[in-house]
Amino acid sequence: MELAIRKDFTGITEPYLQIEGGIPLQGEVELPGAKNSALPSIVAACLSDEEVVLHNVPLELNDVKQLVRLLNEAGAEVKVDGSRLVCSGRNWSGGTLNAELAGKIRHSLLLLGLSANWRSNLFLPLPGGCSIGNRKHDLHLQALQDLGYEMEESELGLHLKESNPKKEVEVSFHYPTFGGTLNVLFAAVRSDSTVTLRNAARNPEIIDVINLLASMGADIKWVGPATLQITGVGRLNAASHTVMSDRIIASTVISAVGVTKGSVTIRNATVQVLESEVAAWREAGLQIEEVDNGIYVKWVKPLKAVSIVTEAYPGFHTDIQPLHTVLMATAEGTSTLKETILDGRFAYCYELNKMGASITVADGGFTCVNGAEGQIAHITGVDGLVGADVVATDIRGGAAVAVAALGAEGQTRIMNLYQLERGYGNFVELFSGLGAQITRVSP
Ligand SMILES: CC(=O)N[C@H]1[C@@H](OP(=O)(O)OP(=O)(O)OC[C@H]2O[C@@H](n3ccc(=O)[nH]c3=O)[C@H](O)[C@@H]2O)O[C@H](CO)[C@@H](O)[C@@H]1O
Ligand SMILES: C=C(OP(=O)(O)O)C(=O)O
Repeated sequence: MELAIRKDFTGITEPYLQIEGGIPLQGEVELPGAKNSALPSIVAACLSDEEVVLHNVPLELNDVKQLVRLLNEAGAEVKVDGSRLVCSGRNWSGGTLNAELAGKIRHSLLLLGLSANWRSNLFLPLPGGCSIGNRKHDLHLQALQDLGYEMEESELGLHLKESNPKKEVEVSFHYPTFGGTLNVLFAAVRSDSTVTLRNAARNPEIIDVINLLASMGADIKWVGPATLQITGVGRLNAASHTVMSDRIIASTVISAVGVTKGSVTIRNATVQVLESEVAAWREAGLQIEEVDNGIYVKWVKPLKAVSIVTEAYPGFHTDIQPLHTVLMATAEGTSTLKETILDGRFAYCYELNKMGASITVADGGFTCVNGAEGQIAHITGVDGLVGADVVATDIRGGAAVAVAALGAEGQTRIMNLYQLERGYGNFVELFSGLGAQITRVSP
């Protein structure tokens, strides 16, 4: 369930971002915990009937708040305790989930794996998340059925029925789905089964969740480069885990340094989880170095065009492509960006064009992993961007226009902030700490 997107500021009553661009960012920032690790970690923590304590959860994020409400309404006990989140699934009841909450976040899908773990019925109204293409769930369904769970799908949602999983199972994905990998892990870790999962997603956020599950006593092994073996254990114990830091926010800062011609040290960051992306940005001309517990990034010369293709990890991350587009919007030359994962991920390009960018988006003549026609963006670098009134189309599209605004001449106003704030809890604090003139205006 997506919120309707407003198109202009007339009579606006909702908060918006106002940015005066053109200030080179300088200084040091510390990354918060990663949304895309925190959300599955919270669900993973509810696989135990003991208390699992999570540190470094970005508690201020809209998506985290929605997920916590959704879990608590279905019987889990997830409580904020200072900066920690204390979780237990001991009273999980499943049942019919709140459609409004489930429809706002993509990771409500993971409650299928959680409910399978507790052998309870679950009716999951259709999940939401960013509107960036056809976000299918057929692989989740097929995998849970392969594991022995009875599933039904209707126009309204997905129904997991109480059932007994099979003892020895092999699941194979044609594409390493992020959420699908997590659902298999969650359904299998505490069952009586041994599950071999082929073509599992290997994103750093998945590794972080596997580390959490291992600390809870789960038996999960990599038995091939992309093959997981999960041997169910009867019980998962109490544990304490620190969520990894947010590599997409690190990328957002790097992109902002590039467009503002600044220099920033990003603490709690590592290039190891951003190898494809950092390789492209170094090739474009940005100076990016590893320093003690962080990354130092500096604009040293005009950037040149570098074309990229998004791919499953360790390829160039689809969530980071909008931040590359912004860098390319003022680079010398023309670059192409081929988006192979999601078919509708270029809506933000039209917003960047309102700021003077020169981007065309065309059918690419290839099929995305979800079976839809894929698109390619052609980006011709311009001398500079100018402020405009724009919309945050989705989380990363919102980040892209905000980063563009930091480098643009004049004032930009960004509405539909709800989307940006699903993934960035402290956008204003993050960038004003680096010298940006940025305000969240509440009319
Ligand atoms: C909260 C979170 O961490 N979300 C991330 C996760 O989403 P999400 O878990 O939705 O991503 P997936 O890896 O599952 O999906 C990627 C592609 O596979 C397709 N697919 C997926 C499942 C399925 O059953 N059938 C199918 O065809 C999807 O339609 C999409 O085109 O990974 C995406 C791809 O890296 C990121 O953009 C999201 O930020
Ligand atoms: C697409 C994203 O998230 P979600 O899957 O939660 O919509 C994202 O984090 O960029």
